[in-house]
Amino acid sequence: MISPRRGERIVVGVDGSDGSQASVHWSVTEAGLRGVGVHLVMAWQQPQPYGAANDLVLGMDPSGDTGRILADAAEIELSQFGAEAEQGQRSVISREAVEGHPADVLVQAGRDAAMLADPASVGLDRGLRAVLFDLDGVLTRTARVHAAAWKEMFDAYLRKTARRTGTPFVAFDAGTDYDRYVDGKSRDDGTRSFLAARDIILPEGSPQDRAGLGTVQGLGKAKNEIVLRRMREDGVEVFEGSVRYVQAVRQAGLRCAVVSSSTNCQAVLAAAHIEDLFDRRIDGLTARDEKLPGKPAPDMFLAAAHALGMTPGQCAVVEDALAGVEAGRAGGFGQVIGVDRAGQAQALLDRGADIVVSDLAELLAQP
Ligand SMILES: O=P(O)(O)OC[C@H]1O[C@@H](O)[C@H](O)[C@@H](O)[C@@H]1O
Repeated sequence: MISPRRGERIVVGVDGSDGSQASVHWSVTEAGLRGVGVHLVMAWQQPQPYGAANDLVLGMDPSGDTGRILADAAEIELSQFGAEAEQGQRSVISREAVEGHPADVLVQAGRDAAMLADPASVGLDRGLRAVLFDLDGVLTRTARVHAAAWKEMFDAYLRKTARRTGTPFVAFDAGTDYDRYVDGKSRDDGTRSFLAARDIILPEGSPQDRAGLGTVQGLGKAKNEIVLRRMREDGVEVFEGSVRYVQAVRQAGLRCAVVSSSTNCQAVLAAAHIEDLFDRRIDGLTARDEKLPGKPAPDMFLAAAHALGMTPGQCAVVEDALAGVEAGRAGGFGQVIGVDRAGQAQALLDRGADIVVSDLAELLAQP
């Protein structure tokens, strides 16, 4: 068998699971389209009971098992590859068993590859094919801009109400009130949810209401003017570890979508220069147009999975908001990753995150 040259191959990690076979299958198809080869890599390690020397381990043959698993993985695909080859595609499958830690082995094998197709190389379960990223607080440092804008708007409203009714003014807390009632939700849901927590019911009003009028729409409009002003004045910053992570996810052969409740999502992506990293965008405007219920309902994430041609089980959800991880759990997604930016790791786990990191780069084999 001819071995594909390093820069002309997709490297895929194999571990004998159904998920890894799905990665192999996808890689063969992708390689056919790109006209490059596929290189299957499986790492093995000598089991090393405490205190035992390598050659004293009995009854196990990790190297031999590895070779067999690799041969099976290649065999399953070779039948399909054979059919494609007949149609004029030039893919070649090679394979290699390497002793060492799986992450190190793959990173090494993936050097100079056209693509490293292995969800495990980016800390994801094998079998996942796409990642759905929240925006504010996950990719960009804009959750705190939203939190400050909500505070400015609600405090102005609450102060005025306190003066008018002769009751004490209790400020909006940009930490707890934001996380609990507003973060991750659509603007209207966030407004209603915080007001309800203070037993305040306001009329809905209409999109034509002036900013600051005592309606859900009027207050939301005032908050949006503040957010836009702050972003204009201060710019939009990314989380560098997140950008690196999205790039690695793409390099690992997974597709990416951004799923944000914000109606300003497109503008924020553009200001941060990260629009091109995503295959699909489902945002506050999509939700409005397609009448999708907002987070914590799973519908926006489900729409993103559908747009990418994936089942929920093939997608990971990455979220910093409590409402967001709840949506990921409710939708039955393959993996829910919480990003803790506000010291609420336990709350993210309680609401449905499978794992919590404080920076997405922690998921990379070499952060
Ligand atoms: O008001 P926008 O830009 O449509 O955003 C709505 C919401 O979008 C979410 O992404 C943020 O977590 C919330 O804080 C924000 O309020």
